[in-house]
Amino acid sequence: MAKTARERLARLFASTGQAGSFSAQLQAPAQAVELEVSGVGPVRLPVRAPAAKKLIAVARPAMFGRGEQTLTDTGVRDTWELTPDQFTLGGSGWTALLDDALEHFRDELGLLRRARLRAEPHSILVYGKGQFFLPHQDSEKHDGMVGTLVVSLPSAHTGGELVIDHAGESRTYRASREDLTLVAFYSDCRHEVTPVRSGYRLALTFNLLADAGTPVPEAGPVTELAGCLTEHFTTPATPRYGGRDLDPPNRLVFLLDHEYTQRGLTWHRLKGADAERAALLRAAAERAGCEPVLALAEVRETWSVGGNEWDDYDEDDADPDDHQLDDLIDDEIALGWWTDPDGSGGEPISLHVPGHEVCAATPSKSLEPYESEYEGYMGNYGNTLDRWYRRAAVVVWPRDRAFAARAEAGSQWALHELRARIESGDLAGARAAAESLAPFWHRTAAQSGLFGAALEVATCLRAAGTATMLLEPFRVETLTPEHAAGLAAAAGQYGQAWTRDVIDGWFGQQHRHGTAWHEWVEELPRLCDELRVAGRAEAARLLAAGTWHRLHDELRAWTTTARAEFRRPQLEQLSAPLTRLIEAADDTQRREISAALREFGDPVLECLMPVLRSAASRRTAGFDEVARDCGQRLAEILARPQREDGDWSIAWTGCRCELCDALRTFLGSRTQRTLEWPLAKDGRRHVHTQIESADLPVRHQTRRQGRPYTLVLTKTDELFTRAATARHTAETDLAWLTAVPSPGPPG
Ligand SMILES: O=C(O)CCC(=O)C(=O)O
Ligand SMILES: [Fe+2]
Repeated sequence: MAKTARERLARLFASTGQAGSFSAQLQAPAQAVELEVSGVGPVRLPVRAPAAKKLIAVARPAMFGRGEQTLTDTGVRDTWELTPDQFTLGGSGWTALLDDALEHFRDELGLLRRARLRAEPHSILVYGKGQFFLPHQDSEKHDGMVGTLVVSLPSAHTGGELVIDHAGESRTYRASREDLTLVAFYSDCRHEVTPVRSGYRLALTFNLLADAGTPVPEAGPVTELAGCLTEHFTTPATPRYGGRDLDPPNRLVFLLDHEYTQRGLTWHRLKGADAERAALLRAAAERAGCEPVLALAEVRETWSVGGNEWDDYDEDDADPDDHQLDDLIDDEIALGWWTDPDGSGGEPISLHVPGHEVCAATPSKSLEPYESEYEGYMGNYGNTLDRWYRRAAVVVWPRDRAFAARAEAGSQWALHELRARIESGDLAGARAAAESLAPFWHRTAAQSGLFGAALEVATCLRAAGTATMLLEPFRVETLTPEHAAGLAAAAGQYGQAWTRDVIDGWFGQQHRHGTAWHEWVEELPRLCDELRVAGRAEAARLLAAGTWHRLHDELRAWTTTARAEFRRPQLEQLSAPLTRLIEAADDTQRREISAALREFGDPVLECLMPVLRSAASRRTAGFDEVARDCGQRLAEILARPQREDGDWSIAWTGCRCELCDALRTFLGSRTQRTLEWPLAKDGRRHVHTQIESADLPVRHQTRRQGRPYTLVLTKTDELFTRAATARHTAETDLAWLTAVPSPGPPG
């Protein structure tokens, strides 16, 4: 099958990958360095045991970094350390040796020729018998740091080997007894020092720093790569699982091999093969009229891992990474950060990248995942293994599609760019660019914190339709009081009908909500106040109306739920947002809300009494009408005739089927307490459901004798205790209501 431009590009890079290694070694004569340690004096090489002991006497136990902290833990690292202020390095040949060594390492590690390496002394380490350093990665302590240089001093010892891993490859370095042994490696390589078995191991460590140089590739297939890029960006993409061709891709994401931190992600600090490939790609992008940035990607792969041989796999014992990977079932790549095209900084983004935009010289499966998870037999796929990787990438897009390519990633920059165009007077250009967001903006905007910027741009565009498109995807929960001024300005620009549409959209059905949005209502009074102050009372009204609409639905659902143990906590939970809504509403809306609340059944009290209690304790006004209505309702409840002793009738409707008719007759009887009802299975189930869902005080049991079995229904004493409790609650509530002072006129 003909290769796509993307595949050819990956192959071109695979052949450039030989250039750099993750670690490299060099030996040099010991005379080249003179080491002097304060409190000890000159240290003669090779180092003998008495000198090593003197060094230990002025050293301290080494620390190690974990996240933000620096700790000593001899279970992780057990060695003695001297800091740079305690020693000096010199000698006639030292500077020249180091310069030569750094040049050698720059080439061996595959840094660009233009880059300059520097070594900054970090420590002297002394390992005695049994001392070691467990596998770890060095943190990049400075901008510009790319790796570590270890200069082992000659000294007699066994053990104490330096083992360095990268991408599944491992190298072991032993120090010479006579010479200096220099080993350089990239910071993203895991490495360890194995326990010293005898003698002393001494090492000078340095941070390796790379200075910026213009990364120009020396020669190479730039033209061919540029051709691949052009073809990639002009050829319709073929979806992986078939189907119609898609539009030509907007991006090419080329995955790099080394790991980088956000801070370390700059062109001149790329390591090994990455440096060369990125420089080539950058030059090719330039030639093909494209723009490149560096990005951090999260990659998940799901592999099938064989069949029967894993049947007796024991999750606790086995290492998931021991599995033989068979087929790639699924993968997912998301970019979470990228740099600015001018290299000046970066920003968090969120972008899922389809497979037809991705390529790599090294497949993820040859790298070390940062997490693996084994799933036993999963039906369709047998056993599967999920693996997660963090990879860096060069992302390229055609310069003339840069705006959409960046905007789709949720880039704050895209909105800044729109604003800049508006400010520079290019309103038409800004409108056209904003319009180009339409195909994906509903996906993008919702997942990032762009509301404020979007409001501002939407207002300045002075194009109602485009403004709606920009603002529609947000959910109301992302609107905070900080956005009040922006919303007021937009409402002022486009008028009431537009504002209503947009706000209705924010409350719309497409934004599914659980109960998390209740928290948002906490801030509603402040938001509405600020809108009114800004002269946009109408916008405040619309927000309160939308909130009431949702709360009304929730109140209706829960007040009609018969089972108290489900209903009561839910209604109580609704009291907080309802309280805030009543605070936020204007007088007219308050009257409307009160009127609507009167239409609910008595269980609404389970929400309203907490509302009133919280309003009273916070001395907020505006609850008079609700309080009066509740008082009335409670009085009516108490005025109802009490259940007479011996009255076992239960009012109930049920559905209109024959079974429910029979059940209703039994329930309605003042005297009949039990019913023995021969009934087949389906019938019994229907009656069960009716009793349960209405929370009737009736016990139902099946006597498994005869054909059909007999359903035995018994009215329980709860019929009386419930009525008594309800009455008692009503009395207490009414007494409280009558006693509590009114917080005064609304305001
Ligand atoms: O002792 C060595 O050779 C390496 C020490 C090391 O890994 C470190 O200081 O981070
Ligand atoms: Fe280290």
